[in-house]
Amino acid sequence: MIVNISLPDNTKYDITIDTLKKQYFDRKVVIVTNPTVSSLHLDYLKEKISAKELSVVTVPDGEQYKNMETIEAILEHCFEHKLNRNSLLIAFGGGVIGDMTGFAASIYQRGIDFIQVPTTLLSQVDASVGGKTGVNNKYGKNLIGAFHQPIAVNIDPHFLTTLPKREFGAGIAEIVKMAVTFNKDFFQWLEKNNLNDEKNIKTAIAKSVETKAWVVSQDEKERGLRAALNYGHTFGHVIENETNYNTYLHGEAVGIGMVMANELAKKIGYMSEGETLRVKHLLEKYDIPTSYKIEDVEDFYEHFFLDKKSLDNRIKFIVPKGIGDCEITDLISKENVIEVLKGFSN
Ligand SMILES: NC(=O)c1ccc[n+]([C@@H]2O[C@H](COP(=O)([O-])OP(=O)(O)OC[C@H]3O[C@@H](n4cnc5c(N)ncnc54)[C@H](O)[C@@H]3O)[C@@H](O)[C@H]2O)c1
Ligand SMILES: O=C(O)C(=O)C[C@@H](O)[C@H](O)[C@H](O)COP(=O)(O)O
Ligand SMILES: [Zn+2]
Repeated sequence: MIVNISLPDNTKYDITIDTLKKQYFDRKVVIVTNPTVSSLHLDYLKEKISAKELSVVTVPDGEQYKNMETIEAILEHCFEHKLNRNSLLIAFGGGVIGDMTGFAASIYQRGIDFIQVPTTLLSQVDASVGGKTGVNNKYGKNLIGAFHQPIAVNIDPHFLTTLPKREFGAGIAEIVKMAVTFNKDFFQWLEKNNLNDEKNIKTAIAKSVETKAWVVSQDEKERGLRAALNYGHTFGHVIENETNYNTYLHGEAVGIGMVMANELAKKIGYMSEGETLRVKHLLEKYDIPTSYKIEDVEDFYEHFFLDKKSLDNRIKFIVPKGIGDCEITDLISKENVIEVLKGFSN
């Protein structure tokens, strides 16, 4: 299956969901990966790729290494191998590798091409599509980065056979995000079908990618609609940052964040108790955490001001309107938000 992204500036690329095909590149290619993915799947990828010159840079595995130091290491490899403006990077791994490879590609000699070959469920359904690239710093999540679109995304579900169950759950959280914000029928389908089934997970990948491609095609730079893809993230990013990126997987923090956003939606009359419970139950079906103890409510609230959606000290929240629709709003009072946060502090 092929999903197409087409942006107003005429940038176009295909997202292919299929077994990887052999490809020849008449240019220098660098595969960016980590030791986990490399030991499991690099031989498979190398069999499919031939290039004028092929090299591999392996960076440490983990969200805590999604930083400028690792970007320097990737760039160093590119300089050592004398990459030029016609060269190509291939992101081979999960969202961490994808975000960093894309960012390195965006700044190397002011920008070179890159391809996404995502190997986690989360990166196949979300991170590999749409061109948000970047790294974290001590102030927060993805605060340094660029919009830089890949020239292709190759999603091979074969990689999921080695994915740990917890990582699988983290990916499902982002799938649930797409359904709650944009597609009631998809949500109902998710309630009825088991994503551990091979056929069902392929359907869910395709549905999520279609949704994300549709959103990004309309609003690449997150001026409006795209912010909906941040549902659960306003809270989730604070949780990731507070816990030093070593307690919750990104998707898990987003899962908790969606439960928090739903409580906010309930408070302002956008969601019923029953609807919030349906989302919670769907997350729990895949053992995605749905609770978190906030130690300091005011401190948690202050973190929101570094969120990239916040402008001029107004915090933007994505609140579902029932299931399958949502609103992006900066009009929710501090009192309402604090009350919701207090509900998570006992
Ligand atoms: N750019 C975007 O639009 C976007 C969207 C969502 C998330 N993200 C980012 O993506 C990151 C999360 O991505 P993630 O959940 O893929 O985490 P990840 O990249 O850390 O990968 C999770 C773990 O799975 C391992 N792994 C990867 N593929 C594997 C496989 N096939 N088999 C076994 N193990 C495998 C990795 O080595 C890692 O240990 C976060 O940094 C998040 O901010 C970006
Ligand atoms: O593509 C988007 O837009 C998203 O918001 C997807 C999110 O799942 C992803 O985690 C993204 O990196 C968060 O956006 P950010 O701008 O807050 O970093
Ligand atoms: Zn995310």
